[in-house]
Amino acid sequence: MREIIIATKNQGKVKEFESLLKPMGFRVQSLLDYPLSIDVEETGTTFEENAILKAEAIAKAYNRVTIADDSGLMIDHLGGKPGIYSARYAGLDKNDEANMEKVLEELAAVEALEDRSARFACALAYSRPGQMTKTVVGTCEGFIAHEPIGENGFGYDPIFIVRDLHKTMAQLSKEEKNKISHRANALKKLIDVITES
Ligand SMILES: O=c1[nH]c(=O)c2ncn([C@@H]3O[C@H](COP(=O)(O)OP(=O)(O)OP(=O)(O)O)[C@@H](O)[C@H]3O)c2[nH]1
Ligand SMILES: [Mg+2]
Repeated sequence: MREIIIATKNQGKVKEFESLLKPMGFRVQSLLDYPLSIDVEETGTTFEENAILKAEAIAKAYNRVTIADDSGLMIDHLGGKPGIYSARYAGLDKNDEANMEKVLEELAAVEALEDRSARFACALAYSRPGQMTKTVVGTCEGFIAHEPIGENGFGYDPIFIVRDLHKTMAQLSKEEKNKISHRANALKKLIDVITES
């Protein structure tokens, strides 16, 4: 069975990667299985740069095939913010509730849904020890809701209305989110890259 480390400490991401990759025959581990693992600083200026930093550091440290995910929410009215700062938007403690509240406050004066357009982006970096790292990006288009709706998912899911479904990400089942999410779209591209190599 092919083993892969997902270079993340984000439980929400881990669950999604497990349900996407296990059916394809991968044995998935994450940094949550390595509690003492190194902390890779996200010093890049793009999702891709940060994904590469995380993937290469972990591939080297564990000498294992590694995928890293750097992702976030880009809101048009805010000039693309929170972007690469999505996890730490309202502070370094990475509080999902506080992050959503900050976004809703910043958009409080913007009534019309079409003026609240946004997209999720996910960059994945695939690193094998001693080989060139490969990257892909997936996106998912939508709008920022006026209040949180739904219980599923993580992060900003309760305030992200998926454009083509007219529901928030948090109203979707795990299976539904995994068909249309930025992460699922990026992973589809990555599987093509992996199977070509
Ligand atoms: O509602 C959401 N649904 C998603 O599907 C999603 N994907 C990403 N995000 C947000 O973007 C940050 C990533 O930042 P990020 O890539 O640095 O990850 P992180 O710091 O949480 O963990 P790590 O992978 O770096 O260990 C996350 O924390 C979330 O706030 C999402 N929000
Ligand atoms: Mg991070």
